[in-house]
Amino acid sequence: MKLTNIPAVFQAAMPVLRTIENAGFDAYFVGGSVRDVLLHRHVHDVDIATSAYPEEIKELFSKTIDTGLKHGTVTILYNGESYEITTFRTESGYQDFRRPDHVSFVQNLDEDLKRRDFTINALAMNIEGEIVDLFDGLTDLKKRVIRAVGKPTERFHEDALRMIRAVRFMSQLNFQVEPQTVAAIKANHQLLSKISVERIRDEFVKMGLGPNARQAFALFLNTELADECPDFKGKREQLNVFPQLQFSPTMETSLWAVIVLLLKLKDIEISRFMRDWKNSNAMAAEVQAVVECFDSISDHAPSDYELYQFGKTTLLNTIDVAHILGEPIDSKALVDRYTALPIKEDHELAIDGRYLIQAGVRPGPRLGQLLDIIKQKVISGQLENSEEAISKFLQALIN
Ligand SMILES: Nc1ccn([C@@H]2O[C@H](COP(=O)(O)OP(=O)(O)OP(=O)(O)O)[C@@H](O)[C@H]2O)c(=O)n1
Ligand SMILES: [Mg+2]
Repeated sequence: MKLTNIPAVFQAAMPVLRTIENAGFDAYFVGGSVRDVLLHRHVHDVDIATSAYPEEIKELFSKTIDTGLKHGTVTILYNGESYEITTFRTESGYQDFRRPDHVSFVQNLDEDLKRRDFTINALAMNIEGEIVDLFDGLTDLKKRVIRAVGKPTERFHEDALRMIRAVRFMSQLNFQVEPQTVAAIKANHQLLSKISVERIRDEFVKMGLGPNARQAFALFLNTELADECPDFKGKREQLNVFPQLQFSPTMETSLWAVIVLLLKLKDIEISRFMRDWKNSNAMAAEVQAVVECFDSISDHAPSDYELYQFGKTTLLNTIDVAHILGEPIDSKALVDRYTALPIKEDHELAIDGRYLIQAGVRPGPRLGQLLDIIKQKVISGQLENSEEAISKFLQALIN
């Protein structure tokens, strides 16, 4: 098969391929970019595989970065774009179920494609736009199927992360996982425990945010991959709700907040869970805020001061989470009320701590309390946000 309409991202990289070929080596576009162009999806990065060794590539281009020399990868900068160029390689000969420390370089593309994870990811394209398809990846693309290259168990033993990549692609691409590949995941799910949480998390988030997330999540549970993930073991009943949600999350904060709410985690358990998944402190704090906001909104109509304390981002994220969970809340009323608040941030208050000191309040805890009282009165509409009104109120309060 030959691609006739070669998209601009590939056109831009053609001179790179030509330079390598003119030096007497083979070079192909490989991996996700070839898959995505055939699916008419946005192509984000164009990877190149070659028979040249990294040192040979470095001689051909003036700007190069040693991004993964021992894995055979050099990044080159060309015309303002960066390209990862990797020497044909195979990953056999190691048994720790993770990416190998050392790889063996091979002389031809076929050997390189054989060690790739799925048939749809084992396609290559040459400079003419001709597709190299050794494992019927084109048929699988058409049938919308994720199928391991060769024997699935061998592929998963090479890199156990591939098992969760299968459900991730199922979600992102809206594909089905082929039965033998599913069976091999079920049989080997325990190998996932060998993989670092960071790598699992990245795939899990991509799965959770894909358009087919709910169906993929069901397979993630059924294959027992979930049992190898932090804090998910024994939580089947709670997690089973995910595939039945009204909508799939589209924001990472919402994904984690939904999971935390399904698991019914509270306070310290939330921070522990977020830490177990190696999430950033910022993400953990956001999720904690959304869960608190959700609990309060589903319990009672929040006061103006509560709305102020949640803040706009948390409020909007919480509305998103409520929508996903099918929790009936009047989001329009909440947003309207938030929009109508007299102030949205502390600095919008007509007075500050310094003003209070000048008015005779001594620095200390009392000053903070007074500021809070004033802020609450202003936010609830009982006190006008002006220096004059606040000054009058203050005099009455102090005297
Ligand atoms: N565990 C892995 C990871 C990657 N690959 C191969 O390396 C390519 C590039 O990997 P990566 O960028 O992680 O995935 P993509 O398929 O490009 O998907 P994405 O669009 O998310 O980058 C894959 O297509 C696949 O051929 C693999 O065989 N096994
Ligand atoms: Mg990629």
